[in-house]
Amino acid sequence: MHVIHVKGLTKRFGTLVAVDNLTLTVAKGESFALVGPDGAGKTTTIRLLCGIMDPDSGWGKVLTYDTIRETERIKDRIGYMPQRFGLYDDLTVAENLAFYADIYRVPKDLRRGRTKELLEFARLEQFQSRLAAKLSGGMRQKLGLICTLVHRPEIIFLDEPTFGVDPVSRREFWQILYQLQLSGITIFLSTSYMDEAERAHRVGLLHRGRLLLTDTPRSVRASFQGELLELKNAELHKIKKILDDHPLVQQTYLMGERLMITVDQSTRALATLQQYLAASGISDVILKTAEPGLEDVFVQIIRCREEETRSLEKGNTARPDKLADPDN
Ligand SMILES: Nc1ncnc2c1ncn2[C@@H]1O[C@H](COP(=O)(O)OP(=O)(O)OP(=O)(O)O)[C@@H](O)[C@H]1O
Repeated sequence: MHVIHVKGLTKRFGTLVAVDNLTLTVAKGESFALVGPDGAGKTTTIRLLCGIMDPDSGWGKVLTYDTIRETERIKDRIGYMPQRFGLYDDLTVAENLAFYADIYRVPKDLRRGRTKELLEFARLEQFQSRLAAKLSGGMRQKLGLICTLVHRPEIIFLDEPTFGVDPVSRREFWQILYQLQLSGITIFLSTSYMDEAERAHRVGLLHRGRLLLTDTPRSVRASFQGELLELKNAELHKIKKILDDHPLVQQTYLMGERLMITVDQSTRALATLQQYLAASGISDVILKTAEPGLEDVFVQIIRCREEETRSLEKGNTARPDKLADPDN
């Protein structure tokens, strides 16, 4: 059963197409991670799905309700945690939770029990009297999450929920999300962390408003074209330039402290490239094969898409030039 179903959803801001013809379904109980570079359209997509913003074209249904005409019904049954969740710094943890229970009209007789349960669930019970202003980043996110859960939503939309949070707190946040999943809640989140995307049932890659692929993390990783090498050395930029010209190298890109190199066949390339670099005066490299992760596939897909766009644009500009040329 699909609890999110959108077709051809498009949102423009002036001439910018923030979400471009988005078609997607998400099943009940699924966790779906939307990833993409800054400005790809993740926040806008979530806002469209929550019915906070209307699309220019296309349609969407969330829990069978129309995202344009039935937004009130949707809002009662979903939870939305925006990037900057509205916590009140001068209220305590428990008061923030009570405030959201009010907003969501949680029946008074249920509030006590639910507050206790949620505070326990997020392991925040011993901090319930602490002002929100005094919470760590990870605790703030957990409080934001339980405020989002106070009316027992069936789907939660989380916009970069662990952005800027330390890795340990991120892991703890995910333990909570796993428990929510077990209870049957559908989770739709945006993230720029690949380890987070790996934890979702399915991921979607958004680039310039377009959803370029959706699949399970495992299938995405398996779709990598070619084989991957990683290289470590202090002069990665210099080496990148040298390797970019080598016929065995399809693509190179920097990832943190490593240079990633896509080749057809890693065993052959390993020896050849090492020799090639040595002949160029670079010998102290650590070069080895690597398993492609989600980010490697996304880089490959986005590069490929950008090359297609560039060649299309070149094709388009070539025509007027030709027409303008009197010799042609
Ligand atoms: N209200 C708005 N008015 C004009 N442009 C907007 C508006 N909201 C978003 N945009 C633009 O739409 C594009 C998509 O923005 P969006 O915030 O959805 O991307 P994102 O993937 O969530 O990125 P980030 O993680 O950086 O927020 C961006 O180019 C952004 O500048």
